[in-house]
Amino acid sequence: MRLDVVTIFPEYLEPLNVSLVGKARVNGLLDVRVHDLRQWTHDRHNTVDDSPYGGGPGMVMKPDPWGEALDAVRADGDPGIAPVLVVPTPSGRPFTQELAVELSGRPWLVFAPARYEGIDRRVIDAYAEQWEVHEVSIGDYVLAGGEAAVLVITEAVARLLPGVLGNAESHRDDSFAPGAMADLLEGPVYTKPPVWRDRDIPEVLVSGHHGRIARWRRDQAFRRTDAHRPDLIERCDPAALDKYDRAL
Ligand SMILES: N#Cc1c(-c2ccc3ccn(Cc4ccc(CN5CCCCC5)cc4)c3c2)n[nH]c1N
Repeated sequence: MRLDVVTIFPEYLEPLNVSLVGKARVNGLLDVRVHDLRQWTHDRHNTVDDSPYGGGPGMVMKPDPWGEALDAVRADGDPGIAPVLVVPTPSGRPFTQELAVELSGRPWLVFAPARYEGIDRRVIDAYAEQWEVHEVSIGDYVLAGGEAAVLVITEAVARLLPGVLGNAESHRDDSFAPGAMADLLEGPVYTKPPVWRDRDIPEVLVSGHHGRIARWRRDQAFRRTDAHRPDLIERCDPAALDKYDRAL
């Protein structure tokens, strides 16, 4: 998978050089290219913003630099591969595990994280005529720009790519992943030492009884989901709910 990011803060994307995404890049599983939007400005101040038509707070990102940047990125890619434009925005569709799975199946993502009050609307409208475009929000809170969202989306997508997560790790039992634990939050996890500050681990986890362990983990997941995200409970299948009730 190829990822391009166009931003006025390229240094904000340094974390894409470390950990899971960094390793995937070294292993050739991900081709990440970060571009400074200002290289497509032509005035002495490298201006990327201007005041909003109609008045209102803040500034708006000018269309010209973005158009030149996205055209240049497109020209640098394989003509036979269609890029997907991902635009983080507070007014976007919620970014979910489902969307992460969908994006992980695309060969080329181009991220357009804005600053100020956003990008001139005509840019997204113009590229939506030729590209698949996703305007997404990573949560119901307000950030100062889209770069943090790019880090979040990139990590959520990258870990789903074949070969990125080692055998020891898996996204099979992720929260919100399809399957028996679908849409349930993860339950508690424990590791050595067996006693820590006079706190034991649940005896079932060292029982060696895998059926009991699996049942205990699923029941813990239901309890945690019921406590923190009851809205997800009704998405579970009745059989799983029945097991939950019987375990209480
Ligand atoms: N993903 C994601 C995000 C973002 C996000 C993403 C990208 C950008 C680019 C700029 N900002 C800052 C900002 C903040 C408020 C407003 C609303 N304004 C109100 C007055 C009229 C104009 C619009 C717009 C722009 C961004 C924020 N925030 N939260 C998420 N989950």
